[in-house]
Amino acid sequence: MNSLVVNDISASYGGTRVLGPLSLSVVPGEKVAVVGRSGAGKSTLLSLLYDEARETGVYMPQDLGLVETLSVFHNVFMGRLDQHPIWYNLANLIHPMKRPTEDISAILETLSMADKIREPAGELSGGQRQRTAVGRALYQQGRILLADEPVSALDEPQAHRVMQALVGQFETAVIALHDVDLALQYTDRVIGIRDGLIALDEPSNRLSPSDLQPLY
Ligand SMILES: Nc1ncnc2c1ncn2[C@@H]1O[C@H](COP(=O)(O)OP(=O)(O)OP(=O)(O)O)[C@@H](O)[C@H]1O
Repeated sequence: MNSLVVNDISASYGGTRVLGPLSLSVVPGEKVAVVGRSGAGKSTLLSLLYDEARETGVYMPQDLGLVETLSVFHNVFMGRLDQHPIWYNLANLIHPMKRPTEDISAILETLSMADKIREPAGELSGGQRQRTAVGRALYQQGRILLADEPVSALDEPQAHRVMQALVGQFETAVIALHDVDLALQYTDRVIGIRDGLIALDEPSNRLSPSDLQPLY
């Protein structure tokens, strides 16, 4: 896999620049945390990185993108829609087959969500919804994960389990996190965003939580 590289990217809304210009390179195998205060530009950066990595990337947006009326099974199954023929997807929509049911059940088991497999996404709690979207990302199985606050609605033990699953499965990951302790524990590089620009870019093992405080 090649590095994920963006050069001089920027983003504006209504004529106001909210990100960049900035350049960034993520090499295969790196686990990168993106941190910074609310509104700093983390989500905007992640979506632009995903534009560069669509072929091998798995994107978990902050709004999760679940289909409320469909079950947890179907929402997770959607992670691989483009990997199967239409007839297979339609057949599983009507009656989930053995193989995907087993694969998805195993993923949901690691997320403590196995008992919710038939529940519609619209009837889940915030944390259950977030774990469903994590399940979809894990099922999709790309090379590079771009996840926007994947554990923000989870309690501490669940957040650790999900972070372990994500950094364990994906070769390369860029994850926006508001929890600096999780960022330092599960990634090997921290990028701090302030006012749409990179204000810090350091190996995690050289940082302590207090080094990240000026970003907030
Ligand atoms: N759709 C939009 N229309 C207008 N402005 C937007 C839009 N989306 C984001 N912005 C602005 O862009 C800036 C960066 O937003 P972004 O969502 O990237 O920040 P963030 O660091 O991810 O914040 P948070 O931690 O709250 O998710 C903010 O000032 C925000 O108000």
